[in-house]
Amino acid sequence: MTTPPRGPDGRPLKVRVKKSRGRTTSSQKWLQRQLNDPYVARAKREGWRSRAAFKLIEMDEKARLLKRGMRIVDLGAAPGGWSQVAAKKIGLEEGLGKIVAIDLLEIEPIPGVAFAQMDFLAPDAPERLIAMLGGQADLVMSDMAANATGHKKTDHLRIVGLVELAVEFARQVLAPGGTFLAKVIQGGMEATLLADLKRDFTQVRHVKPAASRADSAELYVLATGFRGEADRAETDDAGTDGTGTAEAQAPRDQ
Ligand SMILES: C[S@@+](CC[C@H](N)C(=O)[O-])C[C@H]1O[C@@H](n2cnc3c(N)ncnc32)[C@H](O)[C@@H]1O
Repeated sequence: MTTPPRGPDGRPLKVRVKKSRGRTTSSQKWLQRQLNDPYVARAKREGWRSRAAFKLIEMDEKARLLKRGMRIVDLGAAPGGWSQVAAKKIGLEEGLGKIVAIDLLEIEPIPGVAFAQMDFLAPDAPERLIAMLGGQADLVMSDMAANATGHKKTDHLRIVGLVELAVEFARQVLAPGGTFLAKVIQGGMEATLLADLKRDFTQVRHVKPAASRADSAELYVLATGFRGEADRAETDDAGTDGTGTAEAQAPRDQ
């Protein structure tokens, strides 16, 4: 990708992409946005594989998600920005922690990250991931997004489906105290799913990092303090109404 030209004051000039034959209006817009996006330029400069890396960096700065020695599952990892960030923070290259990552697409290997190209929707995906992990996880993070069809309702249902499965998987693998982070679409979290998360985790909130484009409906749901299966059973026995604790009602963190 070319570096944007700079004006006399040293600031990058806005790059305009001409319409060319064979380029659709949406790809012209995409290219123009990429060329003018400061996060894209910064990712290239700092060696991150994607601008998405900054979303995790910013959420980590806010919520202190990544700690040395953690065991992490990265769902929808390609091209690998989140895994790169996580690897650095947990000390993977020093032999600390573990990262298991999957995607429909292949990725360039990241030292120490166990990657498998697979569809998370495949019936055997959870089982394969658990085998790769070889134990419990401290963090399950999902940046998975199915390709948008442009049909709002279909896209909404597809992302909700992915998140529901990711939550189900997180329940199986998280250690007590563990964290779940997943991309959702604004207004796209089903009430039942949120209520369920609030029952399973001590705190549930929404986060919109600055690197997430303001005009995009994407948002992240962050659930911390996994209660664990035994604790959950106790909470259920105590007759929780599914709305969670006061702490679980934390306001949206924009
Ligand atoms: C926004 S990208 C992830 C970017 C990544 N977090 C990074 O920092 O580089 C979303 C990814 O989700 C993947 N994905 C979507 N549906 C999936 C599925 N069913 N199973 C596995 N990966 C999936 C896509 O292939 C895509 O690479």
